[in-house]
Parts: sequence; C-alpha cells; structure tokens
Amino acid sequence: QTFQQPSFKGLFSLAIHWHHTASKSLNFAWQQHEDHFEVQYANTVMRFDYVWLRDNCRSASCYNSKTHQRSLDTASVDLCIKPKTIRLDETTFFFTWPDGHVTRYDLDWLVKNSYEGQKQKVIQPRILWNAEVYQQAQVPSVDFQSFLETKEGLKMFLQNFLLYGIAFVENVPPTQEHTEKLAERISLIRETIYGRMWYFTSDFSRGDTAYTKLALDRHTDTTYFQEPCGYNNYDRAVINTVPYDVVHRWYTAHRTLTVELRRPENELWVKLKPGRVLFIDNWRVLHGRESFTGYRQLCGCYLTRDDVLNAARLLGLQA
Ligand SMILES: C[N+](C)(C)CCCC[C@H](N)C(=O)O
Ligand SMILES: O=C(O)CCC(=O)C(=O)O
Ligand SMILES: [Fe+2]
Repeated sequence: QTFQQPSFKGLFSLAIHWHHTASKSLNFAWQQHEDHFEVQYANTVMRFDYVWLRDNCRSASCYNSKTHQRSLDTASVDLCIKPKTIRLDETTFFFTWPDGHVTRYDLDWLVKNSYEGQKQKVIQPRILWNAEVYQQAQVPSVDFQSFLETKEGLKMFLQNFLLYGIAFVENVPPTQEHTEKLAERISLIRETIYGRMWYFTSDFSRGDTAYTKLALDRHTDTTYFQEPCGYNNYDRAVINTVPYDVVHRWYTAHRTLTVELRRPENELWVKLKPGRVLFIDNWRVLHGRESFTGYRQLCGCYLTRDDVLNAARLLGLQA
C-alpha cells in the first residue's frame, strides 16, 4: 500500500513526491528523480541510473534465464532514457519505458545488486596471519580419504584455504598419481613449461635453482608468465621499464617489502614429508626452503585460480 506525502523542495521545483511504503514488515521509501531512481531502505540510500535499470532488465526479451546472459544490446539503450512511469506493487517495482517495454525489479534484487548493497556485502573473509596466529589457530588438516570422498572434507579444506591461503591434506599415498588425483578433485591442472605434474629433485634437470640443493628465499612462482600464478625476486628480469629517477624509489619499496617478509615472526616453517600435500595460494602466501643435503624429491602442480575459486563457490563458500 502506498500513500503520498507531497513535500516541496524550493519554491520553483516541482513537488517532489516521496513514496513511503510499509507493505508487510518492510519499511522503505522511493523516489523518481529527473535523472535517477532512489530507494531508501534499511538505513541505506540507493541510487539507480535509468540506463542501468534498463540494461539489467530480466524480461524474457532482454535476458536469457537459462544461461544467465543478457540478450539486450546495451548499446541500443538511449543514454538519456527515463521511465514514463514507475509503479510499485507490494515490493516489486515496474518501470514502463517510452517504447512501452516494462522492466520489473523486486526490492531485494535492487538492494542486493546496488552499489551501496554490494559495499556492505561480506567479501570472502581472509585471516591475515603470522606464524604465531596460524599455529594458535590449530587449523585442522584434512585427511586424504575424506578430502577425496566427502563433500564436507573438500569444503572444509577449501574454507581453510580461502581463510589462510594455505591448507594441508594428510595421509596421501606418496605418489605422483595420488597427488594428481588430489589436485583434480579441486580444479584444473595447469600445463606449464615445467609440465602438467612436476616431479623434481636436485638434479638440475631444468635450468632453475629449484632443481638444486640451494636455499630459496621466500618467493612466488611464475612471475614471468603473462598470467602468472603470482610474482618473485629470483626470476625478476632486469628492470628497464622504470625511468632512472624512479629506480631508487622502486628499490626502497622493494626493501621495505623484503624486510617485512623476512621478519622471523612472519615465517611459518613446515616439515614436508611423504604423504603431506600443501596447497598454497600463490597470490597471498610466499614459499621457500632451506638448503639441504641428501636426496629430496617433490611433486606437485599449478592449479588454475578461477577453477579453484569456482570449486569453492559450487560448495556454497564465498570466494
Ligand atoms: C619446480 N617447480 C615447477 C615447482 C617450480 C619451478 C619454478 C621456477 C621459477 N623459479 C619460478 O619460481 O617460477
Ligand atoms: O623445494 C621446495 O620446497 C620449493 C621449491 C620451489 O620453490 C619451487 O620449486 O618453486
Ligand atoms: Fe617456488
């Protein structure tokens, strides 16, 4: 039910009609401005551009509800478009455009998709940690069987991975095949110059210090790819894209970052052992190792980020 309380702003402007609506338990007000539509609800003022309202129409002719794709040609929308009328029925707004096309929006859809609503949306919570915070959190590892065979196991693993940027799976049969199976449970394995599944030891089979016994300071891999798995200092090429008078500032910033990264409290030392698989979010957490003697071999792979996040979303996680 709507009732109108004419309120006048200024002597010469048209009477601005606020529509105050108290349908069911919802209290909200809305107003058709000259150049935008405004809704006040739950202590939030939301403003909607008319082109935006026409462009996001979900009618059968504008939107393919099977594929969730826009059918409307956005470029065909008049940039000066204004609705002829806006009508409210309960909590659904009906916009009638000059060509007679009607677009409907439910209040909750507008709230959810408004800029103001998005700002309040909880983004994927991430826990920033150092060694002490992480150790105190006593984040449970997931067992291989549960990870592979249960949705809960995979979901718990991905939740921890999203929260901390690292997560462990234990009791994995220490073979490349089982490691591959584990990775495929989550996402697509990314083929790179190092192969699909890489299996490496200090045999210098590739021209990279990863294939030696040398210590590797903290870093992320594949910074030199156009679609890197993340950024690191070893592989950084000669900087020649920064003019002379900026170079020193770059090194000063690099030093500030390195000092932070090398604070002992920011180091989490993990003893890898056969059967323990560590997943690292290469955009959040760096990795490295001490130098070593004797025989040591690891296998692993890079996962495509989009598909890891998609796997989490399919399990109802915010990613
Ligand atoms: C052996 N494995 C394929 C895991 C890594 C090779 C990485 C090489 C390069 N230093 C980089 O950081 O991208
Ligand atoms: O040997 C390790 O533990 C890690 C080596 C490494 O950082 C890499 O291969 O990118
Ligand atoms: Fe690395």
